[in-house]
Amino acid sequence: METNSSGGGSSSGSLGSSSTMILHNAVIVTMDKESRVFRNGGVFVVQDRIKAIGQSADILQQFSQMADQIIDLQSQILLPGFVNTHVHTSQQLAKGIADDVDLMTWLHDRIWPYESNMTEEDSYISTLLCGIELIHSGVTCFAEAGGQHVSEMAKAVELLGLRACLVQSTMDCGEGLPASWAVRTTDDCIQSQKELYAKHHHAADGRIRIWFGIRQIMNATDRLLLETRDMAREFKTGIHMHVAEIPYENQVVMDTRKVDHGTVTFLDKIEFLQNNLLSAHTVWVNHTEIGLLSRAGVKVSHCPASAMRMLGFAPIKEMLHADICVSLGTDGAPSNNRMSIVDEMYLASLINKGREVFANGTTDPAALPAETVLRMATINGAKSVLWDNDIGSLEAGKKV
Ligand SMILES: O=c1[nH]c(=O)c2nc[nH]c2[nH]1
Repeated sequence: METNSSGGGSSSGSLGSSSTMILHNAVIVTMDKESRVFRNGGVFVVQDRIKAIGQSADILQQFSQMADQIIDLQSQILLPGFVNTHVHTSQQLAKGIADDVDLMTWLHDRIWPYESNMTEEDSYISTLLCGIELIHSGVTCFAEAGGQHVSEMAKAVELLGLRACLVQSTMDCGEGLPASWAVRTTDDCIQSQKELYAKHHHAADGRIRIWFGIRQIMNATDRLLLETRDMAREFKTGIHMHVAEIPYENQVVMDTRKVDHGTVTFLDKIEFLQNNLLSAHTVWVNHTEIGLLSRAGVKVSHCPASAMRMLGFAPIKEMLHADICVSLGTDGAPSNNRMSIVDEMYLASLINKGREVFANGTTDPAALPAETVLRMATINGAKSVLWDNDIGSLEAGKKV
């Protein structure tokens, strides 16, 4: 058995070098159902799973004889890895190219020309750089929001050791698409996603999952929506889609799809709302639509920085009160210019307190308290990416 402390930087102290290990003398914030915190906690790990967690003294007494390695964390805080539920890894090279413009200009004039000219190598490098920045803020799992070269993303994720739900961005109609956009017909969108699923789902020792993507309703035919819904049910995987981002989107949906409110109302009408849908942003929703999202078990990814730049204030407090699972995302680099889930926690807390003043005419310092925000970045994130059996909290049976 080898013992060491975490402060000395010796290579023998690196995690993962032993098949059984004790980490002790840590402040453990479990994020389990009871929100347990161990002030002087310990955890016994066997291979890649937590076998036991509790007070340091108990863990040391019960498991020291079985541990290949014992690491003293010297009162450092041990948290579950953060889950970023909305990030465009292939936009990392576009940091700073689209500041201070509205969403439609941002998409049509800056982002889609950039994305549609990316080579496979660009996508690989972009995902690597984005992943490194995510890891730096404590992210261990992310939901890709959609790019073109998914196989290159998968290669980068495998190298980085992250977990990811990867999706291809699909658009089969609508304004603004550059001529060079790769996947354009409905059949291509469906076929290429099936191929990606066959090739990469459960790759990298199970760390990669393939989901299905709808970029946004203004660039999706009803057929693409319905076939994507059915395909996700058949393959038992998730769907990632930008939803109700700006008032213009809702107006286009009302005009073209003949419903009396926006995207969420229409998605309900075609039975697209289901518990494997990760609905990004979801800013412009009314009270009825919050009810529809809640009843269907749809997960919402709140991206505070991106929302403040281009979209507006989502009713996050109301969604949480309606029992919607809300998590946090950074969005892509040109929507944020930072890739830190810690920054998003900070912004989520402040923005949603500030929103109370104009949304409900009063102050509410308890809107999105610290523990709620931490849940959004951990266990809610894990539920949103349908991975909560394995990650999102520190509990016996979960993965490290
Ligand atoms: O913030 C956003 N980033 C995107 O890439 C995108 N695509 C559609 N809608 C979007 N919103």
